[in-house]
Amino acid sequence: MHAVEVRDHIMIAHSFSGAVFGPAQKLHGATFVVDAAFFAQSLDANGIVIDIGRAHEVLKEVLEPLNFQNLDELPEFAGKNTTTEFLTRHIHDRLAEAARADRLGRPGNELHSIRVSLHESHVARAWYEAPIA
Ligand SMILES: Nc1nc2c(c(=O)[nH]1)N=C([C@H](O)[C@H](O)COP(=O)(O)OP(=O)(O)OP(=O)(O)O)CN2
Repeated sequence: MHAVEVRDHIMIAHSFSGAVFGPAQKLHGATFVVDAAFFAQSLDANGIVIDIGRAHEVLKEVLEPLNFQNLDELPEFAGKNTTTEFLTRHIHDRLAEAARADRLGRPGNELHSIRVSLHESHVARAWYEAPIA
């Protein structure tokens, strides 16, 4: 399997519901390093998985509505804990939409899957990986 991975980051604030979270039940900030990996079984005629420049652009576009936001205040996340795991799925699904819309320099149906990893600190990360179809 071939893969291309691009990286960006977001700065957000949020709080969590649930005793399991301890101090993180209070409003706190986080800077997430976001890695998006795009997988294909084979390279195209140009010798690429996807175009790296377009992947960077699409990732930035997907992250823009989250960046510098208090996620507690966004209506689409009302009643949700915007955990690292939750955000990986949120970002994945929007990248998959872009892939299906052929926005990555290659038809989406030639791609296999996307993995989104969020590094919430230097000691912890989470990821979500699923087929694009
Ligand atoms: N599975 C997850 N666990 C936690 C997440 C998460 O996104 N997914 N997030 C947090 C906090 O937002 C923060 O990143 C860490 O807070 P902290 O209080 O330091 O949490 P710890 O579990 O490391 O330590 P405690 O013993 O709960 O204080 C927390 N967990």
